Amino acid sequence: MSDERRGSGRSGDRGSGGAGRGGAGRRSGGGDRRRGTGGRPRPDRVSPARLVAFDVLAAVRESDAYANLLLPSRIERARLGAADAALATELTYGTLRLRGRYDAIVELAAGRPAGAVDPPVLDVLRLGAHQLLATRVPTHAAVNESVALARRVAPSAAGFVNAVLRAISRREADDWLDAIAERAGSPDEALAVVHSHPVWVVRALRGALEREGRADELVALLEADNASPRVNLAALPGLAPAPDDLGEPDLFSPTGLTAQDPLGIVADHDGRVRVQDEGSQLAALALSRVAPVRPGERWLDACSGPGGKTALLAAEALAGGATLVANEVVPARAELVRRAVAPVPLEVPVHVGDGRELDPAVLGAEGGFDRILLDAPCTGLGALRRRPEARWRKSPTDVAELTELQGELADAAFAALAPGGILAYVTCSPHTAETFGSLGGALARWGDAAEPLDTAAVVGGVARHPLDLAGDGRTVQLWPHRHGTDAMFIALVRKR
Ligand SMILES: C[S@@+](CC[C@H](N)C(=O)[O-])C[C@H]1O[C@@H](n2cnc3c(N)ncnc32)[C@H](O)[C@@H]1O
Repeated sequence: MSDERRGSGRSGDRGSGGAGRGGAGRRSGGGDRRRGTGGRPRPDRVSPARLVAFDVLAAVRESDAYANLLLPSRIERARLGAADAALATELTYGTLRLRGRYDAIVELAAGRPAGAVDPPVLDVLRLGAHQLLATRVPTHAAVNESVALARRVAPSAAGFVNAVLRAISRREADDWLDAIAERAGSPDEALAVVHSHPVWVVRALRGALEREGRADELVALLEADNASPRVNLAALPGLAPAPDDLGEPDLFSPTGLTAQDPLGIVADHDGRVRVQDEGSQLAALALSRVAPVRPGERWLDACSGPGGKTALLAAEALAGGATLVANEVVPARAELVRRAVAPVPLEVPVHVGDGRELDPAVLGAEGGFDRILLDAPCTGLGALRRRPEARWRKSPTDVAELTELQGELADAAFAALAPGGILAYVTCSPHTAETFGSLGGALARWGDAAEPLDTAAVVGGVARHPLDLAGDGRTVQLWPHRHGTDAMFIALVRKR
């Protein structure tokens, strides 16, 4: 079988190694000892980690919950220890990410379309398939616990679950990948089922890579989307210890690092060390470091919630003597921005308003802003590894709606710049409609008033090591598989 498919199997294994290695059997034993059964698993017992995972899958399915927000509270409520929490996380995220692959496998094993299986039963099967094909959970534990789970949530389907999972367990993961690829209607559909992305997303990602002449990186990108991202930190410059003093400095971001106990470090630094993707840091720093800061400069973060980049900009503004205002349309997200900037000893007013109606005078910058960050609302196709269910919730219709909004926000931000001011247009999507499409449309409208800057030179100057970038330098596209960051798109434009 092709390397790409074997590779995808390995990426599942990589993600699951930590959780799976502890062994569900061992964890079950611990649970059984607590229950005084002498370590022998009861046939109807479901481990707390699997119950938590199923619970989150059900909430994602039934009420559009976000797994990354819900899971921590469910883990806490179930009082899971570290090993069980790791297992619950792996089962939840892995199952959500690889849902498309598992549905195709279940269809073959069950001999019926996934859509014809009751949704809770399908979730049990997806969870079971993930344990069988992408973790080190022993086959008997994966099957028995799944059947026990089915008895709880859909008793009449327990026999069906048993039969389907036993069928799945009889073939290796690579054999299943061959089988679902062979059944696909086209090469794109084969990539989509094997790597568990919707077909339209596969095509959009290929389009973005083709623009760079790097279409051959598509499989690496799809695999990177299915791997768990590292927890990356930002140490606010001037307010927190330097990255080298806290852990392993990031390869590119001068404010970024990774560490053995990232959350412990965050807890110890009162909001001055934050969890933040390395690409997001580079996007904020591209604007704050595009030119030396003149004291008194006025900066705006136009779409700021939840405030990750605002906090970094605030630290940079403080160091350079600039002022910073934040804007956000969703009141609850504006509140998150207030919390994000609170540790920075700089007054950052956070306005709740539509970024399409920016009025510099109302925002305290008569005459316009000197620097504006427009981190535009987007499909988020560049952060799929971080938001496991997101790929199944988006559709091409979202792209059309968002590009219209992006164009309007870009026009309003450009109008709010002072002469000579600089706009950073940023998306966490590499979809060419949201990057070159939205930006290109705006540049055409702005005509000679806009001067695209050498963004690659700016980001290259900020980065600690050289970045492998494609294109003419006016824009920067970062990639999970190439840079280890979210797929952030950054373009700097000066108003003449
Ligand atoms: C990509 S996020 C920004 C992320 C942020 N820069 C950070 O690093 O934490 C885009 C934000 O734009 C907000 N938004 C969407 N439509 C908007 C509008 N019309 N005006 C202002 N903000 C908007 C969303 O609520 C969301 O919080």
